[in-house]
Amino acid sequence: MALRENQPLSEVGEFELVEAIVDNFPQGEHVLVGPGDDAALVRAPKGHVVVTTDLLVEGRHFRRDWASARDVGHRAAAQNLSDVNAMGGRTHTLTLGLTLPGDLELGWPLEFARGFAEECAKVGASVVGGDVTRGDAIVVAVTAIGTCSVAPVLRSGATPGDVVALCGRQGWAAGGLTVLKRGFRSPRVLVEAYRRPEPPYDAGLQAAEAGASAMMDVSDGLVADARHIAAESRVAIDLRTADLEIPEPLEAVGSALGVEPMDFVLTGGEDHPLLATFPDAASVPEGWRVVGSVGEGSGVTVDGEEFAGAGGWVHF
Ligand SMILES: Nc1ncnc2c1ncn2[C@@H]1O[C@H](COP(=O)(O)OP(=O)(O)OP(=O)(O)O)[C@@H](O)[C@H]1O
Ligand SMILES: Cc1ncc(C[n+]2csc(CCOP(=O)(O)O)c2C)c(N)n1
Ligand SMILES: [Mg+2]
Repeated sequence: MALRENQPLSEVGEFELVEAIVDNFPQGEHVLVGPGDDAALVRAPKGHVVVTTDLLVEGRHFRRDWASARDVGHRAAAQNLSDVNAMGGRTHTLTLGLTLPGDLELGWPLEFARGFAEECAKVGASVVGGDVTRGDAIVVAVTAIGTCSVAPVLRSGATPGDVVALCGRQGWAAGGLTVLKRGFRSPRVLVEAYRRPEPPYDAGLQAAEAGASAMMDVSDGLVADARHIAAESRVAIDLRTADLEIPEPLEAVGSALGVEPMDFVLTGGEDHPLLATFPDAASVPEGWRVVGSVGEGSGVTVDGEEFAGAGGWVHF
């Protein structure tokens, strides 16, 4: 029987659901056995294997009235592709776990799969397997596997004298989320940035090749995540607000809602720009901007001052 997108999953059947989802996932040349067996079989590439996993929970990471299923698919892939990018690697393979309520219409997982596939296609990665189960809320569990063709860049390699640089949008998603929380839908560009982050997928390898000493993606907040590099590298990091650009739509939202726009930039997460340290300004590649410096000591300061608060998102 033909499936309809408005059919509740409880009437679709598990294997029909899996087949309909998997139909969206083309398999790359490196995949020897894709979805359908007990496990996938992927040709082992040369270099290091990079592995990362991330969860998205309905109500916590997304709301169905704030983002389409396709948007959530893009985000679920992007946040995993970004973690591999942040090591200087590139994702070749992903697995996708979905917990779905029985009364959810088939259209949701299918639109999700389309968005997920579109994001994976940006780096040429294949979705080789996954799992579906029934549960009260939507939970998405993604694992990404990639390769580092050069030495991977860890959080622990920053040394005093390095410069701190950023590549990609920062603060936009937080601006979009704030707008949605207040019941608005514009500025559209910020809401879209929250719905579909655009991590700089080519910048991880670019930074690694340029000699980045430490790197991570900013998922929780700029200050919060800079603290991870500072702690792992046993150094102090100072961020300079004069070098952190505030895009025009963030200025507009700041004044409309009475929020200091620099707060979005300093504490916003989910844009997934790359934050890295380089031995000197001359080695910072094109497309990156220097936003701070590494010194002796510990912790993160902003314009030389202690930053009060979490500096970003914490779950517990
Ligand atoms: N349940 C867990 N079991 C094993 N390791 C974990 C677990 N949860 C987190 N970790 C590890 O702790 C480190 C920090 O995890 P975290 O999820 O904060 O990563 P992140 O890249 O900073 O953020 P994001 O979740 O946005 O990717 C990672 O190396 C991760 O693998
Ligand atoms: C509906 C809704 N409410 C709040 C937020 C904000 N938020 C949730 S998790 C997170 C940090 C990254 O999490 P993780 O470390 O789990 O990847 C942020 C900034 C959202 N995205 N959606
Ligand atoms: Mg990360």
